[in-house]
Amino acid sequence: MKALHFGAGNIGRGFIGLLLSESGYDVIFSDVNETVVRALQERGSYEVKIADESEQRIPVHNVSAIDGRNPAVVAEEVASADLITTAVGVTTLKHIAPGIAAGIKLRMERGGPKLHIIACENAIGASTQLKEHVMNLLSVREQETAVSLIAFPDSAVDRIVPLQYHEDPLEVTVEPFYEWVIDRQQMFNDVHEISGVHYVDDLIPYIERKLFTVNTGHCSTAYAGYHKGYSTILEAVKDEEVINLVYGALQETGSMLVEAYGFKEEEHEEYIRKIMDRFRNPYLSDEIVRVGRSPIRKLSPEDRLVRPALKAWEQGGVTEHLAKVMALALKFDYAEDLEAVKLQDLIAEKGVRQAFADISGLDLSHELTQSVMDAYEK
Ligand SMILES: NC(=O)c1ccc[n+]([C@@H]2O[C@H](COP(=O)([O-])OP(=O)(O)OC[C@H]3O[C@@H](n4cnc5c(N)ncnc54)[C@H](O)[C@@H]3O)[C@@H](O)[C@H]2O)c1
Ligand SMILES: O=P(O)(O)OC[C@@H](O)[C@@H](O)[C@H](O)[C@H](O)CO
Repeated sequence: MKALHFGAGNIGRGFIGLLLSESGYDVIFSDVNETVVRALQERGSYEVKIADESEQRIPVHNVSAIDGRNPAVVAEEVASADLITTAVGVTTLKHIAPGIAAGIKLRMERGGPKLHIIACENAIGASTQLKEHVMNLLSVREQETAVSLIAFPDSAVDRIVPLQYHEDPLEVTVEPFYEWVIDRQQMFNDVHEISGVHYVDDLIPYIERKLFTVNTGHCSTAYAGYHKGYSTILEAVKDEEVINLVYGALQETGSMLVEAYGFKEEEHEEYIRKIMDRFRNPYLSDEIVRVGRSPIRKLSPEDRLVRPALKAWEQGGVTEHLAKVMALALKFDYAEDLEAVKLQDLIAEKGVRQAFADISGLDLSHELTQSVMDAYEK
């Protein structure tokens, strides 16, 4: 069995590739990073190191790679894969869609079997987004055949994998915790299950709980920590003011999630505490600028700040801490992050209120916009 995985980066090697390999797949990574592609081709294996007192090293065998910039090679692998996964970043999905569409055409010409394509990105409905990009590249007739042969189940992935600075370009250090949830309703029957994956009938509560707790809490730590001049998440969570803000933001998303999905209050509180403990892992060095990366994406309407804040506001809930975090996100001006630079340019050009309204999709005069502006001024 062959799995084709787009993105041999941190989560690709440290999580998805590992689980696919443990499930019996030969894993072919498609990536645009020449060093990583060559190393995977030459060695055919790599190691995942667990960031805890065990410092366990898990070997991952039967892996290889292709150059993601070569459309013909990508299409050939898509045509013959038994499973396709991605972890390239949600904004990069449109760039891998042409190779996938070309491969699907080949696959259909050859009468290939059914296929699942699962985007493992931090976004609601990432596989569905990829599906739209791919379908737009097929003719109406091809689309009709493709929908019966190719399914794009949405998923939620959770494992903190920081930026890696090892001598070995393939080694990857990961936290011990992981969770991968896939929407079974969007899958064909008789699938080869991936070991360690939790299949559910309704993914929305899972992806929202993950994104609006792990990722809301994480970016709250990053933006508050950045503002205070810290470099790592571990430094930031030792600061009482930062941790109070993070906890406050998670109480706000938590109340919203409990009301929306009926999670038990005590269980959700326990979930929040466990997530915050993961940020305190002393064996993991996670940079604030990684966690805060792409602030425009993080301030977009469906992402970890605006969506839970708007839902909480619609429920009549409190959003004070979330508004502060959004204001801090607007101040994230890290010069090496393209979106942070673009964000600061937008603020300089249009003013902060207009820039925020354009990015978040909220009205200029919305009560939430006003509270973000008040916090920004403070
Ligand atoms: N790192 C984490 O803790 C974590 C956890 C859960 C989910 N995620 C999500 O996983 C995705 C990847 O994150 P990451 O941290 O692994 O990032 P990363 O930058 O380490 O990995 C992305 C990889 O995609 C490759 N890539 C870029 N364009 C490509 C293309 N056109 N074709 C093939 N490969 C291409 C890059 O070269 C890189 O190796 C993101 O959506 C992220 O939100 C990350
Ligand atoms: O990958 P992003 O930029 O969406 O978010 C940064 C981190 O919060 C994220 O990568 C977490 O480490 C991960 O989502 C944990 O499961």
